[in-house]
Amino acid sequence: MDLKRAVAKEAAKLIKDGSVVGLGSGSTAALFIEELAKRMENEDIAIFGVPTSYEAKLLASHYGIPIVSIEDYDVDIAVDGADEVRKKDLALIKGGGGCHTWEKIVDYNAKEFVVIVDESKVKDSLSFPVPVEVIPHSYRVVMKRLKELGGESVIRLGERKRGPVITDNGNFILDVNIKVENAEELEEKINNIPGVVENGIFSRVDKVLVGTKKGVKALKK
Ligand SMILES: O=C[C@H](O)[C@H](O)[C@H](O)COP(=O)(O)O
Repeated sequence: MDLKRAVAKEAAKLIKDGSVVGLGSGSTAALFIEELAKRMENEDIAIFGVPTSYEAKLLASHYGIPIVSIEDYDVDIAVDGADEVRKKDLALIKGGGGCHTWEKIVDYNAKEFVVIVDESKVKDSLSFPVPVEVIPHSYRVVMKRLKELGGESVIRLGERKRGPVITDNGNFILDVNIKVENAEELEEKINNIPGVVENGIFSRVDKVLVGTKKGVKALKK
């Protein structure tokens, strides 16, 4: 079985009847949403989904998973993908698809936050450019401040949409090449820059499930 599918299926087994589940974004989380929907149908369990993006919301609707809002409900467990995972401390980079702001709101407020990846994403050090969502008007000054922190930024441009990518929240994204050593400290420093909405360093995760050729393995801090 495909490694992403295998890890998504394993994560779907963690979900208990009646839970409020944070539904992650990206291709791996999409498989989790699909596997969860299968369980709901085959085992007749009730699940309420809290999406982390419009992508997740549309998928959940497609599979018939009832959606509730984080404005009204606490999340029992969030399952989400990642672009890179650092082996030694499970620091993550997320936001390759531009969804990290909404993801962090849901994932960090869940009682349990589980990440699902295939083994190609588990690294000794982080090198994926850090996505930083910014208020459009602030991009130039934020880029200057990121440079002071040692980061070189580019504005993320659309593929079919011309000009900057616009997030689900109506903002721009900067992709920042920056050395991540102390993940928690850098996550906080970037978020302290005026104009920054949220960055894609996630220093807090409870468990990472990894799809490997030898089966699904759990990494814990
Ligand atoms: O913004 C996107 C999210 O952070 C995704 O979870 C991340 O990019 C991983 O996506 P994929 O599973 O498609 O590699």
